[in-house]
Amino acid sequence: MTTLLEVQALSRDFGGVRAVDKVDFSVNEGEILALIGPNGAGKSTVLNMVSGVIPPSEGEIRFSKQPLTKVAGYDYAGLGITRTFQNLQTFDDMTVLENVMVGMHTKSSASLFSCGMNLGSARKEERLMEERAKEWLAQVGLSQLRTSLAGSLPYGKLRLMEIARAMVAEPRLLLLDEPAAGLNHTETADMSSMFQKIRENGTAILLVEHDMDMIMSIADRIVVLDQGEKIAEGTPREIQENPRVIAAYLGTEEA
Ligand SMILES: Nc1ncnc2c1ncn2[C@@H]1O[C@H](COP(=O)(O)OP(=O)(O)OP(=O)(O)O)[C@@H](O)[C@H]1O
Repeated sequence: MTTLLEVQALSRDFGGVRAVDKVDFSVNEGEILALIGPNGAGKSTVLNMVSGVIPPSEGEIRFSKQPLTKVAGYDYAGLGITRTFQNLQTFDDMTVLENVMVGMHTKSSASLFSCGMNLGSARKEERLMEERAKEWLAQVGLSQLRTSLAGSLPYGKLRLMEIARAMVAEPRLLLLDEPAAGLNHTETADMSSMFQKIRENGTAILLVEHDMDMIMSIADRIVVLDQGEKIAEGTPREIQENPRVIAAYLGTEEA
């Protein structure tokens, strides 16, 4: 099994508050790793550090053995890491297709000059990008809506659009922050099957989610955080039976 992402002694302070405290875990190629824990456990903060949104206070993050923490302004999508956000990040006045194509800008090699002059290479690349975006819209079941304005789409469809946008960059690692939030039971089940397809196609997934049905059905392994610390790691079955995990959840309203 090849390690894709490795996180070591990762910590993050906000003022005097230690939101994440010396957390270690790794994601292997082609696996779905779920990061779970009660509200405020530090899950989003970990995801934000792994995707370069905020720097760690301490610790190491390595992707394909390359340290990420030492490089400022890293091209994460170009490297092979893309993400979705807990709060939707969509462009309401753009079409669904245009929203998805935004995810491909790092894959474009046409120079700014040729894009500006609309020269042949840029046009060809634009066509290829559009084809790939259409393929991903078909994968998530949004082909019919590609010319609609994103602002007119219901919430569940926007969540799918975000996943298509993260996938057109052909990432090796997809980071998902609560993708099932606000979805109904059928939408959540459809999304779970899509994540399994994405994994089968070779993209690993690091998933932060509260929906236990989704986690238990698709995660290969689970890491549990509580108050910034890792309290458990194991298979879905091991985690369900872990007394420390049960106690952490029983202390919250999510139990
Ligand atoms: N930008 C920030 N400034 C100050 N404190 C923050 C900031 N971001 C997060 N925190 C604090 O860090 C801790 C961990 O927050 P985080 O959002 O990572 O938790 P979480 O596990 O993702 O929670 P939830 O499941 O509710 O989304 C919380 O105490 C939170 O208040």
